[in-house]
Amino acid sequence: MFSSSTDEVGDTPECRETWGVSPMDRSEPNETTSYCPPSTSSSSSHQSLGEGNSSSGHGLSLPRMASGQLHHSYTLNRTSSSLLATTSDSSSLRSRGVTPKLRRTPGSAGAPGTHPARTPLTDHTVTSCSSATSTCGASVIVAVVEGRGLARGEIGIASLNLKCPELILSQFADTGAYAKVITKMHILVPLEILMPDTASEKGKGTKLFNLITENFPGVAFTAIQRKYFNERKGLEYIQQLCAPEFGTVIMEVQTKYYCLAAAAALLKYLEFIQNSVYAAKSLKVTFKGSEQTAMIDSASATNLELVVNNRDHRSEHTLLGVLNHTKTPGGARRLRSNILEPLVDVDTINIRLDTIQELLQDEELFFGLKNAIGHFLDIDQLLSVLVQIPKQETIQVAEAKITHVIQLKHTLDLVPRLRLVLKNCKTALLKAYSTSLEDNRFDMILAQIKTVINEDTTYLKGSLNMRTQKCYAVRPNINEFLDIARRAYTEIVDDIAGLVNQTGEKYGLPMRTSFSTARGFFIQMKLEGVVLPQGRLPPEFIKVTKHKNNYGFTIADLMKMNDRCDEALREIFHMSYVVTCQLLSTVHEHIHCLYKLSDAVSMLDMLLSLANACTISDYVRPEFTDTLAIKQGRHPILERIVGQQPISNNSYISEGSNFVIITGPNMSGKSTYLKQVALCQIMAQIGSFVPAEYASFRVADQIFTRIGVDDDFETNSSTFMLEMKEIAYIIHNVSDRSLIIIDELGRGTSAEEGIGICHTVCEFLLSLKAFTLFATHYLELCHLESLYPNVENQHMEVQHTRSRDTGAESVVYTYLLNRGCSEERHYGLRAAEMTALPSNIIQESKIIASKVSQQLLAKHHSDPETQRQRAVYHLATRLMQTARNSRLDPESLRMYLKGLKKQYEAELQAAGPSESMDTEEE
Ligand SMILES: Nc1ncnc2c1ncn2[C@@H]1O[C@H](COP(=O)(O)OP(=O)(O)OP(=O)(O)O)[C@@H](O)[C@H]1O
Repeated sequence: MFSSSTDEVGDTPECRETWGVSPMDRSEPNETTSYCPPSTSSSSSHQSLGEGNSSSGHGLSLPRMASGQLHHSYTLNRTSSSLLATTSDSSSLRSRGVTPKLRRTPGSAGAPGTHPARTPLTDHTVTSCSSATSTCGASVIVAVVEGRGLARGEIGIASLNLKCPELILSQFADTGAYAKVITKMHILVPLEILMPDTASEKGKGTKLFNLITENFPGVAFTAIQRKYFNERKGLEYIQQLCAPEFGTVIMEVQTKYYCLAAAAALLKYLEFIQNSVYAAKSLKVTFKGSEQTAMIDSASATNLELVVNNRDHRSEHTLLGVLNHTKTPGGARRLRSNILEPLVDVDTINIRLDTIQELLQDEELFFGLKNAIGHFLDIDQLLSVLVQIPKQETIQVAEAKITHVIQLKHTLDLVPRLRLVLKNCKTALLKAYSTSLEDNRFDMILAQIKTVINEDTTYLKGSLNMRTQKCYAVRPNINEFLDIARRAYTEIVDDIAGLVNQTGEKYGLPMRTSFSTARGFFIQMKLEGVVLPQGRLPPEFIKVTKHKNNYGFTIADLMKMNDRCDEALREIFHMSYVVTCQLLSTVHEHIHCLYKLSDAVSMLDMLLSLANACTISDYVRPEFTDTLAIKQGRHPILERIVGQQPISNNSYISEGSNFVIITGPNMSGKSTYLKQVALCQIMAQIGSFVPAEYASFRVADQIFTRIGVDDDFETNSSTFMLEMKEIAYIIHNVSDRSLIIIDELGRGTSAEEGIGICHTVCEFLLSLKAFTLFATHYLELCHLESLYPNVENQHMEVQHTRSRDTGAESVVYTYLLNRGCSEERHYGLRAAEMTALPSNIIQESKIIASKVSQQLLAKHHSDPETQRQRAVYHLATRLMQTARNSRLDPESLRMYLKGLKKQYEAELQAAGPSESMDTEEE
């Protein structure tokens, strides 16, 4: 990008063929897509500051770096938007109810004369980030393409965050491909979605197109001509743009045609809307299949309030809100994406847990790191601008470039401090980051920066501060004209201060000089104790504003001085830009070490944040076994909401007892408990400690939830359809290592149908090895325990108290989970008693209901043979589990086995005549 060397992407004819004038481009007569070697660069689109700003009088020419940039450029001097599909497609999109609200794509240069870069700002994109909005913001453009004919169902996705130069590729081809694509896209929070025009041909969309439009109703779709989804071009792009550090990805993706095709369309579109190109060898390119992370579908993420609170989108009562104590935007983004896509590799999780443990044990390290991390800016965003080459050079571009150099220096200045903090760390991950920071490129770039940038130039908050930093960033004696311009600027600023003083003296008023980006220098005056001449402001004071007790205004002379100030600044920025461009051209080839830094800072920030959460509440380090066992687990968000520890509960799910039915009256805490288990599982899989006294988890490859929505706005039938869709999704996608949470299935239909559906779904799920927690009001389902040995009934206990005075009964919720089916009967009728329903109707209902339940209960007791088989099954599964996981010493193991024997005998006793235990004991 910044180099003038020609060997990276040469201007050889071969290179022109592969990179510049590809068949794709040639076939487009109305586009002037062309490769522009330095000598032939278009003067209209690449006008130098010197040329364009002849009024400066210095006649400075375009810095070498700018022409060097063009070396690697893939320049689009577009006059038309032929990249986009014809209007018929967009109208077909609109006819589907997609009403785009337009806004400028963040990060787009938007220079005059270019195609206006517009992407939609949608309700979805605004709200779905909520607590994470400040950190994640919708700035991701996603391209999606599906195979045709036999390859239908093979789907490639390419996405790029405008604030982070990482191209992420994914490809799905298995049965759950559609669901995975939707989930992946929800996680990305797209600002805009690109699809081939053929996906929505003649107003009749493909299955994928329809799914996407349904799931992202507010996000803008852009139909791109299918020919731009070109896998060969995609591979070329990646070979050209991928930074060498991430080069192995090319091996990974070279036969993944659909994600390559999506990448081609995406990168081309980005060039088009941003009016800039990515520099050669500058992008981080990664392939993310669905294997490395656990899948949490978007409905489940919503149900569990992972990143967005369902009642108030701005509320921090989410898992992200509980765990987010990050100091940098990169750290917050990383935490968010980890929560939505937890890890599945136990070693990686344990490495993170080791780090958190070290942070918790070593206070000096914890606070040292927290301090060091807190000063970092958004490194991804910085990288993003450093690797982009603007196609037009304006004064704004020049000013921004100087800011970027200052930010780069500020960032690199922080590296030694970070190294120092990590010097004596002990755990593997911290050591690895410590080593990665030893990379001498950090020092090399900083040393080069310091040859032209003042030692004490740094990033500061406040527009005037930053303006001053930019103005004096370049060392003196590097450019004679720059020094002269700066002297002129200083004089004008001094004159402004003098003018304000004089004016104050003239009117006898206490005036001071202020500055804002919009107004430049202006005068401020407090009204307190001030006597105005003739009781009003003198007419000389113009553009008066009043805020609380403060007047802001200016005078004609000050406005003129502001203009002179701006003129001087323009020259300063222009000349500083030339110097900074030269500087960047010398450091650009090393700039990719910032990817390492970004990775280190965001990960350290996230782990610090997770450690921080442990200091606020009592969390414990989880273990990973083949059993889910939580002792005194708590709901992490409820804990935050109520500000005290909620009632804790134990959980136990193993292969031999993998289906738990939970009953209990309304408001007894069933949903809370279910969510608590899922949230703890997710926390453990991102490498966080969990709110419990002890916790062991089996790694889940997928987490599904089906949780009843409040039906205040849904009709019964739509509630039912939603339930059925969600349950169908689970049934189609479940695996033996999934965790499933189902709360109140079958509410949206009649009781018989509801019970029927629940029964069948339960039988299907309990035939798998997945762990399922199933909460229901249908007590009839409890008899599944007597039919299947791996089913266990549990219930939320409630107590009844009767008032001595009135005799009225009231219910006390204990929120405690106990073995067995809920004894509570007819709590619906109790609720009805509170209403105006006549008492004779209630009495009659009670009699009928109790008859029905007696009949049902009679059927629940299984025959002795089944009970015996059940006892044997339980013993066998516990013995197997012990053999696999036990870390007990021989004596404790003997005691444990004795306990198992007793339990087995008791179960047999309950079943009927006892059997000999000799065989088991041996
Ligand atoms: N473990 C707990 N500790 C303290 N409070 C709790 C606990 N569990 C639940 N609660 C409180 O009880 C309320 C009701 O809980 P929840 O919604 O989980 O009940 P439910 O049995 O699922 O009810 P329904 O069957 O009507 O959906 C929660 O909003 C919460 O305030």
